[in-house]
Amino acid sequence: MTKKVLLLPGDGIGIEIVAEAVKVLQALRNDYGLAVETETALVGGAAIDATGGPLPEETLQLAREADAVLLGAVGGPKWEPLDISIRPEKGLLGLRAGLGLFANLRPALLYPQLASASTLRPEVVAGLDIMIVRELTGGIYFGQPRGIRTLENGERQGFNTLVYSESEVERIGRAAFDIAMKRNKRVCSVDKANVLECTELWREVMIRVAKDYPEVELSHMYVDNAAMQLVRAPKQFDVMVTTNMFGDILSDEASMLTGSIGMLPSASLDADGKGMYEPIHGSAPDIAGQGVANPLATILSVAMMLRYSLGEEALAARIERAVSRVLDQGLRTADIHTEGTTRVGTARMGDAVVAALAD
Ligand SMILES: NC(=O)c1ccc[n+]([C@@H]2O[C@H](COP(=O)([O-])OP(=O)(O)OC[C@H]3O[C@@H](n4cnc5c(N)ncnc54)[C@H](O)[C@@H]3O)[C@@H](O)[C@H]2O)c1
Ligand SMILES: CC(C)[C@H](C(=O)O)[C@@H](O)C(=O)O
Ligand SMILES: [Mg+2]
Repeated sequence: MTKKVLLLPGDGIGIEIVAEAVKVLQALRNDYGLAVETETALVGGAAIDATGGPLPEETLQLAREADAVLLGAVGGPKWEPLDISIRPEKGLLGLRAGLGLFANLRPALLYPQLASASTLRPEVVAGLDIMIVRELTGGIYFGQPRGIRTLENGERQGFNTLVYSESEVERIGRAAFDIAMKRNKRVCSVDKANVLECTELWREVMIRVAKDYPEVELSHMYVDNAAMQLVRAPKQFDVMVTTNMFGDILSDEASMLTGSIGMLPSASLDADGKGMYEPIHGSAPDIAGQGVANPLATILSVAMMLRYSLGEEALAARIERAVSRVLDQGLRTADIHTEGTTRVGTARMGDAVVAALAD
């Protein structure tokens, strides 16, 4: 049966990189028998400009009906003056919450060809393969109360609430342990249990969940140490599971171990494996419109979509092989360019991946 994929290019480089991912999807449809049809809708700043809000009801409805969603990125300076409650980023958060996408998988995998593109020494990152499992629909991103209030003395005070219920921790814990069972059977839960009660409970629940996975080794690390260890000796990690905000920060950090934030894809999944797929980076206003953005994180997100939501493991692997192949050919966008390699723009990189699908 033909599967439906909703495309949400969004803003800035989102438009340029999704265009390259679509080329790959089309090639898989035309030449490799992928039964898929796509539809495009508005989210983020593009939706604000067209409809007045970052997540039109129609977009959410189309996302619910689709088998999978591919998102580019949202946001940009144009919409920063708006109230935070109606900014482009709210569209993305609304999709995650509205679709129940609580498990965000962010694989930090180093393609060996890029060992010298990382800012860390090649021997520190060679062979790196970490899966960051980020809780995505709870924590301080969604906790109530939140806002900016005026105190009696006239001073304004900003406040947000970090909150996790046991069931929220348990389900992301299970997601992480299930993934670890298919990998090297090690889970490191990252928290701040020495200071925050909320993550003291997080740790307690992780220990409880671990009892159902006797083969998996659970360790705990405070987030400040984890940030340091990721740079000191990143290969010590297999699966890292953490809160919404810590996962946001640590995944951007981990992306640089792989050469560039332009290399890191993600899958955001609900309880049934339905998902939204997106690069972890943003709309990159500093390079938007120049045709220089790296489309590989988005193309690799398509691979994750084929694997996790469309049941097409062989085609997912075909995309990943094609990415490796173009790196073998020495093609590099500016963010991963090093001496002796060929610098190419967004479209040429996308075309090269399409051509390499045949290999
Ligand atoms: N998922 C999302 O939609 C998402 C994620 C992060 C940030 N944002 C939004 O994006 C806007 C810009 O945020 P930011 O600048 O903090 O983060 P960013 O990820 O957009 O950019 C950070 C830096 O990385 C570079 N970069 C990012 N993606 C790249 C790519 N594919 N190829 C080459 N270089 C790349 C950018 O040029 C920039 O120098 C903000 O509005 C923010 O809220 C959206
Ligand atoms: C744009 C923003 C809401 C988003 C987040 O913080 O989750 C982004 O940084 C990400 O990593 O997907
Ligand atoms: Mg982020």
